[in-house]
Amino acid sequence: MAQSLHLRAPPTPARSLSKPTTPSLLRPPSLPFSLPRRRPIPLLSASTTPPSTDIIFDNGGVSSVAAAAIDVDAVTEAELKENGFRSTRRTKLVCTIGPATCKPEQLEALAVGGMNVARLNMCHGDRDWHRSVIRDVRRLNEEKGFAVAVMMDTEGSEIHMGDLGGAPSAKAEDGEIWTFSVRSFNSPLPDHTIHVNYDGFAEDVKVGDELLVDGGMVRFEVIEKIGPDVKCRCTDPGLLLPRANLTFWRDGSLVRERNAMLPTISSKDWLDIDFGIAEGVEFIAVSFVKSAEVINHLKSYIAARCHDSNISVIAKIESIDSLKNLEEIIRAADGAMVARGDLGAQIPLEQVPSAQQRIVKVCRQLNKPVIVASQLLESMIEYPTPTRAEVADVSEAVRQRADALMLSGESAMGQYPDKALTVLRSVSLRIERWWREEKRHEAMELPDIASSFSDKISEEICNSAAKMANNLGVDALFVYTKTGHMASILSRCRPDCPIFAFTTSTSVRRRLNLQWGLIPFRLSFSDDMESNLNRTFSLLKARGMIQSGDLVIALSDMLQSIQVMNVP
Ligand SMILES: Nc1ncnc2c1ncn2[C@@H]1O[C@H](COP(=O)(O)OP(=O)(O)O)[C@@H](O)[C@H]1O
Ligand SMILES: C=C(OP(=O)(O)O)C(=O)O
Ligand SMILES: [K+]
Ligand SMILES: [Mg+2]
Repeated sequence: MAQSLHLRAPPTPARSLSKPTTPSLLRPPSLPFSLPRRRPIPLLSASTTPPSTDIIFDNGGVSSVAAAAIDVDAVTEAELKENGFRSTRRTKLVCTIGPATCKPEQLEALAVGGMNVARLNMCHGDRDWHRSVIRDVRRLNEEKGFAVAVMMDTEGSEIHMGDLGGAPSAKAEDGEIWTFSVRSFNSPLPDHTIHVNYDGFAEDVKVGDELLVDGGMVRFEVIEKIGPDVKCRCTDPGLLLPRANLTFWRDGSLVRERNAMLPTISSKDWLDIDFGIAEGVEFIAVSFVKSAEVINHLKSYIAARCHDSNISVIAKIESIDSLKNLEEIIRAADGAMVARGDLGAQIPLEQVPSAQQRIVKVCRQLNKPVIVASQLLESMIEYPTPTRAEVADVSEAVRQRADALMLSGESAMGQYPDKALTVLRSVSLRIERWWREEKRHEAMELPDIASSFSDKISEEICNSAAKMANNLGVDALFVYTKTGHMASILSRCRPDCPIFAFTTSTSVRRRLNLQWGLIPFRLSFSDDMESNLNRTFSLLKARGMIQSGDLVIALSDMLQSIQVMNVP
């Protein structure tokens, strides 16, 4: 070791530090403009050894196994050899799995292409389908050494249409009269009839209300109520897709009194959550969160059922209430999603960008991973290249240094899932590099978040380490972390160099895969940092991932230590 500096934090006294601690949004009579959320797309049907127990890594979809018998992950190795540490992608990628990507070979193509998290939207597909996707992802991880995490996204109890009696879509023409009904029908549905999932629908709407499908994709006016049936005239024609979201508006405002009474987690969602717990998913994303209460409830439910409580709860910010209670929701949750699809149906579209910026910032300050979701590359559902505007949108999310970007329809049912993922990957890499080269990072003020003196020490170590890493231009930060906490506070600092996070548990490793800049490895390690480092260096050197002379800062959360050294 050419150089070594070792600071050891003092033993930690049991002392507590106090933690530090918005406005409602109105909307105009009708959206000033509306963009379709959905498009008429026909549904589509993309040499390893078992991982050693020694060290397993993942570099965002580029992963493999390293040990005595090292099986080289060609993609990461090539990336590191070609461009050095700094070329690794920091922004994580989430792909919604659907008919276009559910086969094992298609899942593998996504993992190779950079998918860090596979998302299952419980609005679609049945139990057997979800189970088989989860198991295929697990098998892929085991066989190929990936660390792809699984995120289950609840359906929620917002109002939506039924499934169109099996038809892939239906066209609503200008002036046509359609019946929205809470009655159940046999398929095929009667002509011009839509089933609505919410029993109180006919009671709640009033003649004259405006009914928006998917935030304005198609619009109707309520003209008559007959028992359970609501007759509506189409005022903005368009394509109706199965299970599309419905909102209704009165005198220019979203009618949400009744919605507010529906439980955020429906009885169907609880069954899905039980299923997710049984399958050991890493993340549960909760749709239409209104307050911190539901997040706290779900977290205690999970804690009572999984002993090591390894499921992270992600709050989806997609309603007016979630914006109102943003800080408390994010404090309660383990992460958040800027769910711009529904958010854009609840607030005027031109307010979505500032809401996104605010959510990303609050998450960063509170050290919670944040995903920017929906329509990032919407046109790629149909076309092999994105629009310039979409590339600019992706760039903006990367520039805001969100932890992750998400594909929805692009990967679930689009024609070019792999190409869409490639666009996210290459735009992320380019914008991250631009940001580093230009040093565009405004120094974001990061408030103290530690809840104990021991946490406070870890936080100070991470803040200093990140600063030192930037000032010294080190090649990588190494963090040895059992719970992942120290890796996550290091990620919050968004340092210039990548963070190699070593953890003993497979599930922590997979959860860390959602966080900005972390390259999570599983490694069995001890309290002896000298031997941990020597072992890590020789394993990584054998893989060609690091070289003698590389400058590294190593942190450990057991020892609360920080060391600066050259790889011997
Ligand atoms: N498991 C699935 N089975 C079939 N189609 C799916 C599935 N998941 C997603 N999709 C399709 O991809 C589209 C986009 O996904 P997503 O944005 O998650 O859903 P939604 O549009 O319902 O909010 C869905 O509208 C649906 O057509
Ligand atoms: C991600 C979102 O949620 P879902 O796809 O479940 O509607 C969204 O609304 O943007
Ligand atoms: K959902
Ligand atoms: Mg949504």
